[in-house]
Amino acid sequence: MPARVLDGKALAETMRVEIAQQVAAHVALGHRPPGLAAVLVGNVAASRVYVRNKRRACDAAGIRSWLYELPEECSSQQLLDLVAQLNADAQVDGILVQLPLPKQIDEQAVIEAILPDKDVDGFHPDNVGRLTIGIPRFLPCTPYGVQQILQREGIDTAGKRVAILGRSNIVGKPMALILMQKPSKAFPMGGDATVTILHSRSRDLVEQLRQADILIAGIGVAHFVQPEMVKPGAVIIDVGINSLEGKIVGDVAPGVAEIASAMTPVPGGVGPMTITMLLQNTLEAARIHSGLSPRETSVR
Ligand SMILES: Nc1nc(=O)c2c([nH]1)NC[C@@H]1CN(c3ccc(C(=O)N[C@@H](CCC(=O)O)C(=O)O)cc3)C=[N+]21
Repeated sequence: MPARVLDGKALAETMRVEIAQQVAAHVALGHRPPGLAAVLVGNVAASRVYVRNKRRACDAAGIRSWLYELPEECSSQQLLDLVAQLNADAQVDGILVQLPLPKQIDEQAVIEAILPDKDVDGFHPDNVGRLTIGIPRFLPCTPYGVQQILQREGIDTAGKRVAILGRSNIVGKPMALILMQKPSKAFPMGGDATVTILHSRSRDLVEQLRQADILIAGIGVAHFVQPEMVKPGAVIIDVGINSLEGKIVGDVAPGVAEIASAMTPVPGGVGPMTITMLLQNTLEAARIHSGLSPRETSVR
């Protein structure tokens, strides 16, 4: 029997309706609408498409959005000046600087220039540190989206063996932190799982993968995960977005669906959830800025 399809696109649409309702309730309390500033540097076609999709999703949820564009050859200082302007703008709750940035720009310096309470990607070291010690402000959107897929599809992670393929700062590492966390009031998304991170230098990679009850792949290698690497009945989450022979494919080969019990498709799986969680974080930022959120414990 082929795996159940974990339809991230459908879930993303359901959640966007919920977020739109929460935004409307926020505005009905007399607050200004949440606002997201998107910054696009240069002319990468894929980045333009992603940013356009994010702004469309904002519109549909009642979140204001603004697009700031800088040329490919702009300086670090120009981008830092723009970030400072957006930090100071009281209409802007969230700032999203679309990555990757051109090579002359110090990406880490830009991430660190964003005020942590506007860092809706959750990439600022302050937010990474908070996540690490179990008092998160914003969860990074992609792993947050995966956590929501698991929770809302009724896939219990407590005590389970989770293998994460890939150790990136935006997928693998925060995913591990969320799923290993003991749930608490400050961190209800904690997964109570036993987590193993695997990467290009891991020994016994296939043996480790075959032990996993839940396998999350985020390495960016088309069809890396093959059926013989998967435990029968495992749940497979495919975070990869690769192009292969003109098609968008994930990190997981199609044949894995014959072995797994449930699997996210690509496209239509994790990607749409990433955008939805950006909306959720922007609403959370607006709540913080209106003094409504218990998640904000620091003063400014
Ligand atoms: N600061 C920053 N934050 C990001 O969140 C960020 C970023 N930079 N840089 C690029 C990556 C990539 N990313 C995607 C979001 C949604 C889809 C998505 O919705 N994909 C659809 C469609 C795929 C397609 O047809 O192109 C799907 O998987 O079904 C994909 C990729 C966010 N990123």
